[in-house]
Amino acid sequence: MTYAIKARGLTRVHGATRALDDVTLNVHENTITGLLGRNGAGKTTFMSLATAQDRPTSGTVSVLGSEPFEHAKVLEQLCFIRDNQRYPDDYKLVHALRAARIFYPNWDQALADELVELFRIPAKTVVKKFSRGQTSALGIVLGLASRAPVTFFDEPYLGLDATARSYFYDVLLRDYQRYPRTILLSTHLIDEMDRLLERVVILDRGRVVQDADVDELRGAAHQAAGSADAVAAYAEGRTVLSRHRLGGLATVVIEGRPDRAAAAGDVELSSVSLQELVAAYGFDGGDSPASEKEVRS
Ligand SMILES: Nc1ncnc2c1ncn2[C@@H]1O[C@H](COP(=O)(O)OP(=O)(O)OP(=O)(O)O)[C@@H](O)[C@H]1O
Repeated sequence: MTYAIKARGLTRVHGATRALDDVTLNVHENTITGLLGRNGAGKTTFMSLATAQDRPTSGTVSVLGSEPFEHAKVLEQLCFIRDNQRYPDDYKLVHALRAARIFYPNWDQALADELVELFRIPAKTVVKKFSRGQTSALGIVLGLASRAPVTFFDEPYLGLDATARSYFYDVLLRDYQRYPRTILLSTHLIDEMDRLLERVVILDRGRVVQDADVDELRGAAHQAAGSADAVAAYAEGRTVLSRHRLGGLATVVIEGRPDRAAAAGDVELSSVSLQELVAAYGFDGGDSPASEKEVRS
């Protein structure tokens, strides 16, 4: 397996916050990888460091075999679509497309034209005045038509309606199948996007807590639900990722495969979705109006 991105001990500190904390990670080449985790987990920070838009406090990151900082040959192979992308004040659609065509060696104008039509992106309005969804749609056009060998999408769907999001997923898959490349994508819409993902990296508080094939990950944890005492007995000695209690009933997400022989009483074991798994890894207790939660053990 070759890796498009290699991070070694990658750390970024802002004052008292360790945005990224000693991350060692390989992102597989020609694979769609989901970079998942709660708000503030470090996803944007990782992408910013890998695209040389930020510098690490310590550690290294190499992309396509070289450190990207001030390395033009590597930088032109990268496309980073982030949610707060700024454009010059007078830029209209045509200017954004022209700049992208000049910058990206693999730019596909026919794909860009198709997507502009599909997303109904206005030609006469300055980009600054675009709606949230139109700005996201423009980012998606640039990200896909760039055909950059390593493409980063940081929550690219903000403000997009359901139809446009589904167009995005379909075109991404279609174009990726024709032109395989490395795509690293951060999202909170995990249930909606999990069919796109081949690998998943889960960050929590700046650290990698999971890095696996999606299929492998689906079996990485399971849920046990039932009366609190019976669930507690089943959970005893196992690694509990999250725990929710409502009156006499409890639900826990437990690492590993279900152990049906050990599930006594009314304990029901079931699989967890990728979204539930990511939520469980980000679980840190506290009270919610609907349930009593206990601290991760
Ligand atoms: N320039 C900065 N100055 C101070 N703190 C920062 C800075 N950039 C990021 N952080 C902090 O670093 C942490 C990681 O932020 P980051 O944007 O990488 O998270 P994220 O996983 O992308 O979150 P989200 O899902 O909300 O977009 C957060 O606690 C954030 O507040």
